[in-house]
Amino acid sequence: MAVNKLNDEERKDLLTPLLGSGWKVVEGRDAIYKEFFFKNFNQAFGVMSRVAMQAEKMDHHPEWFNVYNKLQVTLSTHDVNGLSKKDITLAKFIETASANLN
Ligand SMILES: C[C@H](O)[C@H](O)[C@H]1CNC2=NC(N)=NC(=O)C2=N1
Repeated sequence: MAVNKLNDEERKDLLTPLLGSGWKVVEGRDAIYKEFFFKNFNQAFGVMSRVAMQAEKMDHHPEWFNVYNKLQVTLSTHDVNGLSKKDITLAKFIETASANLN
């Protein structure tokens, strides 16, 4: 599958909803970022495990940093030096994987 940098219309349609759920466009770089807090390490690492398997399936890997219950994620597509639909797909997956935890 050919990967392309998101165009203006795609940014409006696909990126805007993510910005509404806490993702930020990184300053000085065409990438998105979000910080998650979970109940504890077990919950954080559970989410990371599910995201890792999805990332491997997509051949699209997050830049991330975890300490205990905190997870900081940056998504960008290195092959296009910016955001692509793969980042949108992975961001949505992370949203779902981190929702409704108890
Ligand atoms: C060779 C391999 O398929 C590529 O390097 C893949 C791997 N994972 C990747 N992950 C991300 N985030 N961006 C990429 O461009 C990318 N490319």
